[in-house]
Amino acid sequence: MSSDKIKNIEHTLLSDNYYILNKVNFDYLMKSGIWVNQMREVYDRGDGAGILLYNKEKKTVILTKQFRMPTFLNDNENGFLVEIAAGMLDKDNPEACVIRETEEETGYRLKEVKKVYEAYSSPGVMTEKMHFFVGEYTDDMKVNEGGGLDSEHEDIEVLEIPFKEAVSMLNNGEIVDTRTIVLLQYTIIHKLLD
Ligand SMILES: Nc1nc2c(ncn2[C@@H]2O[C@H](COP(=O)(O)OP(=O)(O)O[C@H]3O[C@H](CO)[C@@H](O)[C@H](O)[C@@H]3O)[C@@H](O)[C@H]2O)c(=O)[nH]1
Ligand SMILES: [Mg+2]
Repeated sequence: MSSDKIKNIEHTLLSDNYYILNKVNFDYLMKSGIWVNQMREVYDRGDGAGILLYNKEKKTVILTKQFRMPTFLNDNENGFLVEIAAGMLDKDNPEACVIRETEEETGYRLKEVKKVYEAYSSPGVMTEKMHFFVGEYTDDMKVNEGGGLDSEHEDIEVLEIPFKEAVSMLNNGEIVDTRTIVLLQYTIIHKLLD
């Protein structure tokens, strides 16, 4: 992290109640050559990883459905969101995280996953970088019912749906999670289920 367009960076902690919210003050050198002072609130929850599971024979994908309060507060009628399996890295590397989260959330124990993208989730506000994976699943990889961790009050529904139906949900606006859109589009572009 270094830039000759930025100086005097100061962090002020606004909240460390659960994750970390800082006010970051800095001087920024405009294209015009003038230094201006700027402030940004930056939310730090660490990085995340997510995966689209697909089955080549059945031409199905595994998605999850769960309540997301921030979406309920902003226009998502009942607050439930259809998503890829995903979680925060905690202390794991992205691959280990995505294998752990897949088993916790969907009940499938994966052997192999393929990293396809790395991208910032919401670059104006959050530090979070998201690691995107795809992975093949088969019925015999199912080791439990999934659903998430009771200890964290996760209440996740596991959806196994035809890929065609997932694409319809993408096109008719039923899927409104960016990470899920990204991986469904990846699957279309790279013809994983043609
Ligand atoms: N008590 C409390 N619990 C929280 C809070 N924020 C999150 N949690 C809990 O922390 C756990 C996080 O579960 P993960 O599966 O690791 O993360 P996720 O919420 O699915 O996050 C994934 O999706 C996010 C949304 O797009 C991504 O931001 C994230 O990187 C990851 O991919 C969940 O049980 C959630 O309820 C909070 O403010 N307070
Ligand atoms: Mg999750």
